[in-house]
Amino acid sequence: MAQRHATMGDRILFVEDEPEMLQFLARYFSRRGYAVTAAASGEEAWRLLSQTTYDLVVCDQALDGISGLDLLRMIRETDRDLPFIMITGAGTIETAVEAIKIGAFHYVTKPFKPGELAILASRAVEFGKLHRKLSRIHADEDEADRSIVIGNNRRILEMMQTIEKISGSDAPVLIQGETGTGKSVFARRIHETSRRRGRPFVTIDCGALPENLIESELFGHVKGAFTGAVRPKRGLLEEADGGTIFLDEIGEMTAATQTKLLRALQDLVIKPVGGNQIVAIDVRYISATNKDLHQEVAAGRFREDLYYRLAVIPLYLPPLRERREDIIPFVRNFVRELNRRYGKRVSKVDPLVLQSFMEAPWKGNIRELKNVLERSVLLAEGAAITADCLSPSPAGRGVADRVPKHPVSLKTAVEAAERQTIRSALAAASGNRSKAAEILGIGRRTLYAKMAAYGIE
Ligand SMILES: Nc1ncnc2c1ncn2[C@@H]1O[C@H](COP(=O)(O)OP(=O)(O)OP(=O)(O)O)[C@@H](O)[C@H]1O
Repeated sequence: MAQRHATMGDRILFVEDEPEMLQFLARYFSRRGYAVTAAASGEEAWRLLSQTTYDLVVCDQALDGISGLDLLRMIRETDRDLPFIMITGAGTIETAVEAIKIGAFHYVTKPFKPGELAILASRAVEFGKLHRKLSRIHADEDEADRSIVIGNNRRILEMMQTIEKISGSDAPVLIQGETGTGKSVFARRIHETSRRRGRPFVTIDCGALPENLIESELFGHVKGAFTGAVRPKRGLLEEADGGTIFLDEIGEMTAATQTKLLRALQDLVIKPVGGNQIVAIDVRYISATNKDLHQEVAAGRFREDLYYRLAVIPLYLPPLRERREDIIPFVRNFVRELNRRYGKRVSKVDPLVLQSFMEAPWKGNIRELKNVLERSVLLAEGAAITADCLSPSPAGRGVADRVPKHPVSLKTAVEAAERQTIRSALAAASGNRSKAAEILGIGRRTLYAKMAAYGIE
């Protein structure tokens, strides 16, 4: 079998208490392009492991003090992916089996040929890299899953049900909603819950590019298609082949590009700018806009046929001021995320600040709330976000101005928040009190009692 060469500089940590053996291994593997570090004991190896990242550990089992098996166990407590090869003495097969059980990549038994260890080492390094990559992908997915807030708003919950229902289909989705309401977040969620998950998710911001560029970005171009097209370029629709294209700000697309896009949707092929050849594409379309696209159609600014093609599943993300019951879940989630990011320990929000959050208009929606919180968490001196943390931010100033100047009691603040939440729930349930009670997670009678107490009709 041909021996694969190490990528220059892959790092191996050798742990061996026989100096001659250690020297020999270090020289042999250095010559093969590895960056080698030698440790004469388990203790030294453990110290080195806390300082540097390695691609492989090759360790003798029979060490005084921390043994090879001990070291492997210690590594596995924090790192599941670092490949580990155990060197065992003759007649110690139980140790080798134990090492594999704990998570060693492989073992070699003394005396061994260095070439044999080199092949194993090369495979172990490749294996470790692949594992690290997979762990990173899973970590990213977990992170993405954790950070999306669904909340209690009826319209959002219904939307989640729709997303679930269409997870097996390729139906085009149009997401409408004001800026900052989470259209991109939900576009990705739709892709991640679809059968195209794991395939490309490609975004194009149709509002950010001039007309001549957007066509070549979307459909690609051939060499010489226009001045400056010195090389052929694959379009984003082709990049998204097998996956999803997310057409953000679709309402900004010009008439000429709309026509081309309609053809791509109908015929499932595209023609790069300046070319004659057509290219078949298999793409799922998700579009988003903060305009009322139906109105754009009525005004003659958006093609009706394209609108119907794109809006097979229309979704609407309500503005934050119409889903105030979700403000607290958002605050909780963002503060947790920001604590992690900035190493802070914010655990409370002053009731007055929370009250102002519950009443603010949030024109920039969730993005604005997130920005206000980012500054507040950064400026918070203790464990609480207070009005002082809001003032320096332009976005926060609007909110800060709403914080009552005179301290009010906790009871007053809680009541104000409760009143506002009940109002929002009733609005979300179109006045239906049973539904509103359900959204709020309280009984109908409790809702009636609270409405009477707060003078809500
Ligand atoms: N449900 C949610 N859970 C967690 N974070 C969210 C949620 N919705 C939106 N956000 C956050 O709010 C910010 C704005 O969201 P996003 O970019 O998806 O909005 P948008 O509607 O696409 O805005 P625009 O129209 O300006 O492009 C982002 O930082 C996003 O992470």
